[in-house]
Amino acid sequence: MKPSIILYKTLPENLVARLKEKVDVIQVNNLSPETVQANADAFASAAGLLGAGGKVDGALLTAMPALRAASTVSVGYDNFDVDALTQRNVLLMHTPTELTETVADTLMTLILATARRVLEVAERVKKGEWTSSIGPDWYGVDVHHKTIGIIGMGRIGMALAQRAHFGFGMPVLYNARRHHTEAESRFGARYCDLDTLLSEADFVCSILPLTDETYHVLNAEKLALMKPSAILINAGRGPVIDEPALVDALKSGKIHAAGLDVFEQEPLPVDSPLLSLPNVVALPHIGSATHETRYNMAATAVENLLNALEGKVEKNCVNPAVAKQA
Ligand SMILES: NC(=O)C1=CN([C@@H]2O[C@H](COP(=O)(O)OP(=O)(O)OC[C@H]3O[C@@H](n4cnc5c(N)ncnc54)[C@H](O)[C@@H]3O)[C@@H](O)[C@H]2O)C=CC1
Ligand SMILES: O=C(O)C(=O)CO
Repeated sequence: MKPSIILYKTLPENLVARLKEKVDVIQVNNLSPETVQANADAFASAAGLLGAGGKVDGALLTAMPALRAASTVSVGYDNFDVDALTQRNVLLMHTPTELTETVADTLMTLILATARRVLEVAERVKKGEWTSSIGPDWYGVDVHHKTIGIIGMGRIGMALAQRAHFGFGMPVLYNARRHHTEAESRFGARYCDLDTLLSEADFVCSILPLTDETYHVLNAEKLALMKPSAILINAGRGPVIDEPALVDALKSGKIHAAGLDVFEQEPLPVDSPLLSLPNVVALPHIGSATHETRYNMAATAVENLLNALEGKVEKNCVNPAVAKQA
């Protein structure tokens, strides 16, 4: 008998067919308690879990005693209780390589869109306000040769540094948990403590994972260190920034603008004060959202799950210690 899995994301047909070669697939819409309750037997007997975005915590794991592997269509895994998974010998697989370049493109998009006020001026053109030669009220600020500060010099941080350094001639500052010799040799990047980076960078770009340590790391006190001309970009995770403090910094001119792909609450509520600020570019968490990259992520997540269920976990595993115990 084939093992069964819970699939909580819509996948292209060919990838579902690939799964069905090896496992029985039970498709559900999400991982809400209502869904789990309505499909209690399927959840109880499933060996695998595949999807994106749902919360996988102790309560869900209790409802899934047969679970052996979970596979997320994402690189971030802050929605998983990794300790609880590891305690129960459940492997967690993710997609760390497919999306790196695409997310770096998104970060560059936010940098350019905020600096050049792309949304604001395009809106004015649509409203018919471009009736004569433009003046300073349409101007933005330069990106090229300005200093970029990257908080989180991992895979995506490196791809951003490459674009900033080679494409835009930008000096690169960075902060991470460790010095990154490759970033220093390839991009001349300079390691800084967080306070120095915040006070020197023209573009402060956060691409941090969400952890206990990074929660609200960019709070009012830290934002106050930024230059009034500086622009804050966040494509890591929303709760890394204290959002009310950011709104205050943007409203009071303590910082110039913000480009955001992620928020404390997603989808961003329509009444969020961020949406009423002209100096904010808000995107709906599209960091990796191109057809090509989302397909590649899904295909990798499928193979990750099938491999994990067969005990093959050479790569893409968040808690490889589980595999060693098996
Ligand atoms: N907006 C979007 O659609 C996407 C967002 N992401 C987010 O970006 C994050 C980073 O992705 P990768 O670059 O692939 O991860 P990575 O693991 O390669 O890099 C993470 C970097 O953050 C640093 N870091 C972690 N904790 C830190 C701390 N407390 N202080 C300073 N630095 C710290 C690490 O040292 C490392 O340099 C993901 O975890 C995810 O949350 C990733 C993909 C798409
Ligand atoms: O992969 C992630 O972590 C995302 O946020 C979406 O691609």
